[in-house]
Amino acid sequence: MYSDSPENSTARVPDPVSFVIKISDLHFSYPGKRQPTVLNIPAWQVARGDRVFLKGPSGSGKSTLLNLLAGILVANQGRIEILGQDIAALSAHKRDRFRAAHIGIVFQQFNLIPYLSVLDNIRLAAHFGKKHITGLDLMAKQLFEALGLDHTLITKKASNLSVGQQQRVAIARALINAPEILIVDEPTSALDSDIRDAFMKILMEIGQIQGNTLIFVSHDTALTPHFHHVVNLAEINLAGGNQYVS
Ligand SMILES: Nc1ncnc2c1ncn2[C@@H]1O[C@H](COP(=O)(O)OP(=O)(O)OP(=O)(O)O)[C@@H](O)[C@H]1O
Repeated sequence: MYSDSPENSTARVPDPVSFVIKISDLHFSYPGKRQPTVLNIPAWQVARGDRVFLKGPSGSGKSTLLNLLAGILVANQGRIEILGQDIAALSAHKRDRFRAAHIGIVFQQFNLIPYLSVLDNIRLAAHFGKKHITGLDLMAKQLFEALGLDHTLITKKASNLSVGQQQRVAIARALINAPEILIVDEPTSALDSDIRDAFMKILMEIGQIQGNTLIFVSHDTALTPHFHHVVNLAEINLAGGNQYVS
């Protein structure tokens, strides 16, 4: 992953043998006649441990790319290797298992199960991740503490939490399996600036401890100092329709 911003002095030199994401000749369009090509990425790699800030205009395909990396969408053409695994070569079921075991995802809309308690939301992620984490509840509590969440929230229904609290629970859920790759889509859009800064600090600290690779999509360029690389999707994507400058 070489698209560094020149001002970013913390950019890491990638070790070619340790790419955790490798894309070649990727083409994607949504199903249906006359759908435009959203992504045409000849090549892109991300090295282990990198923190990548992915930006681009609204509609440029950032969320689509995240969904492809997570194996939620499958490319029409080309190859996406995640941790050496060709993601499209897996059956849908195995892809789900692979995602649960190796990739933590925090989407804009959090996707917590509203009628389950916070703890059960987190337990469910651990169950699907098949990591058999001993002391799971204790680890959930530790993550809660690290994320600045009051431990009394853990027994509440997810739907009874504020947006900012749900955001942090979604991060705790994504981190419970200590995933090698953490994919985060616009997590700070609903947070005020104080909470946003605390949230970013915590995300980076936990990432350091867990040693994960972070792909983080945001329109908020004030956050870029937290990252090793800033990638404008337009620099790697040759398809460029349907974009709106926000
Ligand atoms: N399910 C879908 N079916 C058809 N087209 C879609 C679908 N989801 C997204 N698109 C289209 O694909 C393009 C890329 O959308 P995407 O959501 O990936 O962009 P984005 O860069 O994440 O935008 P934003 O910054 O607004 O979240 C857009 O033109 C969008 O309209």
